[in-house]
Amino acid sequence: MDSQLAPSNPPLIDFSSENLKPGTSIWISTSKQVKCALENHGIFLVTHDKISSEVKNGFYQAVKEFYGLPMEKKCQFTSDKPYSGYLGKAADEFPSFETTSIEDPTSEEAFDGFINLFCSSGRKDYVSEIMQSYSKQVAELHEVIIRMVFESYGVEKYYESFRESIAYVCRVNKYRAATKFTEKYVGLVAHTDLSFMTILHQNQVNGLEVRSNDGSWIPVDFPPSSFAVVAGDALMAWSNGRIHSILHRVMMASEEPRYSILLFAYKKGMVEAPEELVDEQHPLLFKPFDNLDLVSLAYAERVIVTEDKLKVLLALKDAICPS
Ligand SMILES: O=C(O)CCC(=O)C(=O)O
Ligand SMILES: [Fe+2]
Repeated sequence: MDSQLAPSNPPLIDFSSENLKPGTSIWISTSKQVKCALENHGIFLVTHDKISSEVKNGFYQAVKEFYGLPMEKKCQFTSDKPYSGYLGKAADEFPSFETTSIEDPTSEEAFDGFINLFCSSGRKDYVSEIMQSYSKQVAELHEVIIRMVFESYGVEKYYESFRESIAYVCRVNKYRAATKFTEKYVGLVAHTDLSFMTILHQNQVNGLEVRSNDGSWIPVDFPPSSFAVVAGDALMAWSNGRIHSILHRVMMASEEPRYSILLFAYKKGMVEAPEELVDEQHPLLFKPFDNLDLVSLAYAERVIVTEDKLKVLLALKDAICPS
């Protein structure tokens, strides 16, 4: 049974048991909850207390220090990928929303360029270890959940090669505090993620909202030590529409700034539904596409669409480079 926080809050699934190992009864029952939550809600919350407070707090401390830098310094954190580096609004000295993406965050030197901008040399190794450790542990959580999804659809034989082709991207977001003048403002406009799956953690400040099937917006209430697992467009395509990517946005009402840390799992190369998930009742919904190419296209073309982003992008891709 899913344990619910409030009638409309996303289901909360417990991942903290030491006995959660493939093949055990707890693994099988948790997998059922995962599949059910993804198919019915496109999002669920996870209690997962294995990542220490030192690691989580250390990560947030680093993010706060980075965002406290002057704009011209933050803008020095760049990448050759359009979706990576500091993506704050350079034109605006005090943007409401700032975001920074770091590629391949589980690798040794992933955070060096980010950390070098604000950290004294004596602390660098420690901060780098904290950020990498967080990313590795959340990547492991991704892999457990993705394995459960593959097993639940009876296509576990494809899991290992899929796992090897995951590209992780870490994103850290800052939302300026609401003031008594702005009260509640849109921190991040409604969108779906192009990832296969996204795992999100926030500081204690709420703000994430998801759109329910009846069109209303539901604020997500995060219990302490919880993460949100969000179904992305690539999972929608892979599952041949059995799972829908969830529309979400951030509304800021807090007088404290909000920080969030996200780990996006993309698929390197082509995303396509396994043949086992395509039949007469379930005709193929999406042509195979390159997940990261589509992310680049979305940024390069500044595609800001709310509904059916995946379809819009695939149509745009066909229009730009007919195959
Ligand atoms: O900060 C959040 O809670 C959500 C951020 C988000 O949806 C995104 O960066 O794609
Ligand atoms: Fe998102």
